[in-house]
Amino acid sequence: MLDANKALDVLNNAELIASSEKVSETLAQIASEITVALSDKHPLVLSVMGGAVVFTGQLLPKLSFPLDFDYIHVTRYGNNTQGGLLDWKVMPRENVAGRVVLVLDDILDEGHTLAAIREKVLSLGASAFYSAVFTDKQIGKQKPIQADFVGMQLPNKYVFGFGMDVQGAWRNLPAIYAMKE
Ligand SMILES: O=P(O)(O)OC[C@H]1O[C@H](OP(=O)(O)OP(=O)(O)O)[C@H](O)[C@@H]1O
Ligand SMILES: Nc1nc2[nH]cnc2c(=O)[nH]1
Repeated sequence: MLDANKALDVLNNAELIASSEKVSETLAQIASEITVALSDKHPLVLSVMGGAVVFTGQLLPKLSFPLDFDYIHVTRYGNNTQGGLLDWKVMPRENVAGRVVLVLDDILDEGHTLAAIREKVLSLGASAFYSAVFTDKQIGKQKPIQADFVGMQLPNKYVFGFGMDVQGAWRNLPAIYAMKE
């Protein structure tokens, strides 16, 4: 955890990657793409805690069609800027069986998290799997999964804000920043 002064230092030294205006435009765009594709599918929307909490909270009111909502919780970064082993805290439940599932996440980085979620959701009998990520990091390497809906591309830097943390801090920012190298 960062104490309050360290958190302010990190933000003061950060580089702005996407302003809150850009974030709002991106939300409207991805909501409209999801609506075109899924408005007649009565999807079960699964939010990946904790990073997707802000994306989810701002996206759901823009989806004006019937859907159900649940969450899962998996993490593999913890306080690090490099990913490790997946730590499942809350697995998908049996309620995915027979459903069109839409998973929401804040960032697709190396793709291991989303690939594992897809495998789990399909193994529990979902009839279709879709994913929407607010950001997709350009890592210059093949990923094990592509998202069906992508808000914006990001440079290959550790980012925070709009749900994403830096050592637990700054998930609450309305814009996206990168740590200065
Ligand atoms: O594509 P990957 O390289 O697998 O990384 C993407 C995952 O990393 C972040 O979660 P994190 O492990 O940081 O947990 P958090 O959501 O609680 O911050 C993010 O929310 C994604 O779920
Ligand atoms: N906060 C944050 N979490 C991540 N998870 C995977 N990549 C990132 C990143 O760049 N920032």
